[in-house]
Amino acid sequence: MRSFVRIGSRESILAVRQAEIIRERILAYDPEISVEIVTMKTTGDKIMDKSLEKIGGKGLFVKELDRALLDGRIDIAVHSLKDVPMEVNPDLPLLAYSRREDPRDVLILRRGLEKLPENAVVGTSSRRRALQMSKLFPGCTFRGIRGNVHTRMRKLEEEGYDATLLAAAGLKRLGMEHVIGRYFSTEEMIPAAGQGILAVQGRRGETFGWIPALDDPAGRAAACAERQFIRTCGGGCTSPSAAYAEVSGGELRIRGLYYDENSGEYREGELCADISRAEQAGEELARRLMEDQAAGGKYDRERAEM
Ligand SMILES: NCc1[nH]cc(CCC(=O)O)c1CC(=O)O
Repeated sequence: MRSFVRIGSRESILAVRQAEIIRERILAYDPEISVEIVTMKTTGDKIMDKSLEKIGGKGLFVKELDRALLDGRIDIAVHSLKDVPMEVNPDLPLLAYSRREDPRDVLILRRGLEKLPENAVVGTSSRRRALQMSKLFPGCTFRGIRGNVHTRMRKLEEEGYDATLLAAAGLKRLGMEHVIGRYFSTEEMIPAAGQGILAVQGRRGETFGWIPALDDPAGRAAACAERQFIRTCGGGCTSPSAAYAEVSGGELRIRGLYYDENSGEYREGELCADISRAEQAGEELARRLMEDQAAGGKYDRERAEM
């Protein structure tokens, strides 16, 4: 019997491209499988004039897809892992984690600029990016910006920003590397947990023959470590806390940034562990940073936050 898979995706160009990447991998495993992509508008895509923080956080991008999975309208959902809330509904587990695309954040300059001016106005709604950017370029100010990659590129030209920050992964998937003005190393700017990894979500108790072929052990270990770091830090999906794990051979090195909402202090550190202990490594690093009052710096919230 010919098998049939319906992939649910948000309808943004990047989301559809990501669903196509997963479709290509399923077809590489078995070209006989029939794969359909079903797109839907999520609450996060519909409400564009408010900050995500005000309307309920990043989870808004996945809720409609959760419902479609539960109703049986789709068989799997494909997400950017960094948009998936840290607590996942146990009825809708993450079945596979992709190999990681470039995890770095990048700077995109307004047309005509060769480098970031002194006192630049930077468009970002991410407190993680604003905090780390203001360490590198102390003169910057930040203004919220929302919308998909193309909308942001337009707003950058029309709405008085000098630059914006995006994930290299999304731009590369869209073939838009040419807009990148500067890459931040993962040391300079710790990426969001899961940045660059695609997650395949399914229904509990159901799996597919091709799932193991899509699941990347290094991507999975990094995802587990980074997400456990963030869970342990607390602070929710708008917290600047960040973690990035690199896997080589059987070893994992996780680097994290912990931000203390009460004091406005941040602390960075790293540790190494065997990949079989990925989750413990994330948790251990978070606990150390939360306890180690000495290791940090202070973030000037008044000036640097939107
Ligand atoms: N929050 C939107 C979002 N979710 C995932 C990506 C990039 C792709 C990825 O991380 O895999 C982006 C855009 C961006 O931050 O530039």
